[in-house]
Amino acid sequence: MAGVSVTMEVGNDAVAVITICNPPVNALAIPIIAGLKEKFDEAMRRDDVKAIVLTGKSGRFSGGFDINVFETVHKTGDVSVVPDVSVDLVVNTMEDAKKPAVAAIQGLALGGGLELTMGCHARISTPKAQLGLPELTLGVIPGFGGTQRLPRLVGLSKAIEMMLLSKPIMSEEGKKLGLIDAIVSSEELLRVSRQWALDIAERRKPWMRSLHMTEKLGSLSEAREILKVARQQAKQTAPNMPQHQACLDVIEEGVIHGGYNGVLKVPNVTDLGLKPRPVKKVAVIGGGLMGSGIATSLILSNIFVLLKEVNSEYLLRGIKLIEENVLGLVARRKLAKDKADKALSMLKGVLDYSEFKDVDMVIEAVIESIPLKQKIFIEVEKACPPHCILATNTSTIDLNKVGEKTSSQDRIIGAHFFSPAHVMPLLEIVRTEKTSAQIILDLMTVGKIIKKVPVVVGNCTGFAVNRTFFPYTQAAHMLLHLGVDVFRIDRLISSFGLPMGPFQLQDLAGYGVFLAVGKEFSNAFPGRTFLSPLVELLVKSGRNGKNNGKGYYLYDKGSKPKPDPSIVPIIEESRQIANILPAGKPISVTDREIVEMILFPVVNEACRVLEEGVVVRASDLDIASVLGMSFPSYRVHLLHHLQLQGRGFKLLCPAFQPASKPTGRCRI
Ligand SMILES: C[C@H](O)CC(=O)SCCNC(=O)CCNC(=O)[C@H](O)C(C)(C)COP(=O)(O)OP(=O)(O)OC[C@H]1O[C@@H](n2cnc3c(N)ncnc32)[C@H](O)[C@@H]1OP(=O)(O)O
Repeated sequence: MAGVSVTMEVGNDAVAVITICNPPVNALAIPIIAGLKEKFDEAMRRDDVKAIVLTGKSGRFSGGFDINVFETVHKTGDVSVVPDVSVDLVVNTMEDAKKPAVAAIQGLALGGGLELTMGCHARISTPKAQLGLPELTLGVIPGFGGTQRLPRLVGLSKAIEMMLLSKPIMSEEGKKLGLIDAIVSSEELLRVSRQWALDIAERRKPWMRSLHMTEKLGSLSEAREILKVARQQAKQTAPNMPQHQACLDVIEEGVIHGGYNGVLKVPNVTDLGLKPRPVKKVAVIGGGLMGSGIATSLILSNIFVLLKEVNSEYLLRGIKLIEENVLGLVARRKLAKDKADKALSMLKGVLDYSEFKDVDMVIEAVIESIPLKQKIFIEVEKACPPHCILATNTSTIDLNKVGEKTSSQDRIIGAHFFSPAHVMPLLEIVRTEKTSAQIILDLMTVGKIIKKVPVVVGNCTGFAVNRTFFPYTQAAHMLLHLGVDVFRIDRLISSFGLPMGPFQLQDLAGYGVFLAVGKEFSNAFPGRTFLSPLVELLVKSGRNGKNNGKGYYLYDKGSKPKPDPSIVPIIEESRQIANILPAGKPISVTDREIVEMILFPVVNEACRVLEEGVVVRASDLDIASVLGMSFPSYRVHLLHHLQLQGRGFKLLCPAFQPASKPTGRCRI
């Protein structure tokens, strides 16, 4: 085809300008797509190229995929002419590349054209350029990743509106929404884009990969609600157009499962061509709060559960908890009665291992005792078939210790649920060096079946989430011992956006957990733990948090927790023991300093978790923090931007580092 080409020019500034040329609208014809791949590959290979600018010839970026190809498909029925390039070109070659690309947009970027720009790391546009995804009017859905990237850049509601109405926006609106990074005149377009690309390459500007962004997606429940409303509207306004519902399904899949999300791509697990094996029957060991929550999640997704306890009293209590969980959903109209009955019919209580011979997975959820867990794993190894996944729900204990006395270490894996396990959406999957890829893949699949977001992490004390957040409690305790009021700290953290402050959270989780977990952390990270005497004093004074109605707060049935003034003398006693008040006087700090002193150490720990490779990528930690700790999603960019700004995760020097002694390790 005459004039159909992709060209590349490399300037003295080491920027390669790749230009799409297919007049009149630079449609993405098949040779153009092949040309893009070829030129991007070349730019990556060449040592004289540091960064890339992608643009379109003759004042238009691109009108999208060549619609004549659709015509050919309709006429011939031959779908093989439609190239399947979206992941290879836009994700692998462009977005995940080692060199940044900036889209220089003029005139219009529609359909696949806009999708290409969203695979770049920034978008610069001239005024009044049209930006849109009009695919639905053509009977197809955006196929180059636009269903996933547009919601991440402009927010879910606006992205759905743009796709369902096939209505373009102007670049000025795009700038306000975050789709466009800067608007400049057409004379300035290439100069600014080149400079921007170099700024990203040299880490002066953020390296944004839109598919990794999560902060504009909101919470899972908000996302589900928006999608529900959109579905109802599409049913009314486009009843005979299945592509509308299909588009919403794909958005939902991305936002809720795949989208929270790069999380589902785990190197050396999901890229090996393995197939997940079916998990139909699971044994849950321990019917306490965690075990019963886990069992509830499983039976609600039609997985048969054997609940094992040590005696019939505990077993009946566990079964009752599960019934309460399920019936609670019916009462809140979240589950139909017949589905609740079906779920409860999938549960069987047992007191021994005789029925374990055909279980596909065991999840141990007993107390945090290493000898007890080791004993259980010796027993289940004998009782279960050789393919069975051997999972533990420990929240801190090293998995190598848990499985030490078995010869099945390749099957040992952490399935760390967050309380309440049938409600919280995160499943932290902990792998050891010995856990097999098949076992990890199987557990990830179970996670998805039971509607959790599985995040695969490495094995260290506290794994990813508790490890990252342990300095949070530590810092709160240290501030309290420096003289700051306990309820002021809680109030400030709630206003920051967490569901409750660190002390109320401690009341809720129970002090036993705090003491057991605190020991693990102080053993693992002795240089940066503050040993607070307070919780032991609270226990001595007969307090056990929400469990017995008395902690930092008083808990009366039916009313909100009330700060308990009688806690003050216990705190005073603890301050005297800790003896860290400077010159014996309380420190004076602003509200902002308090929040920073509690959260900066969390960010620092996140940096360590990333540096040590406990998580595969920074966005996994963002997702895990939002879904496991209810960290406010609109604040998550704190971690996200650290990575994107490319400062090696060393941006924050804490004004404060919770440590028994100052460590002098300031991470800048
Ligand atoms: C993988 C992806 O997700 C899938 C996709 O990208 S699907 C494609 C999505 N893109 C679109 O739907 C855009 C369709 N095109 C348009 O809306 C308009 O043509 C436009 C806004 C781009 C330009 O409008 P305007 O300036 O008025 O020029 P217009 O006369 O319509 O088009 C000029 C020529 O370009 C052609 N053209 C426009 N868009 C094209 C496209 N995507 N593919 C092939 N040819 C295209 C037109 O057929 C016309 O050809 P002609 O001169 O031989 O008749």
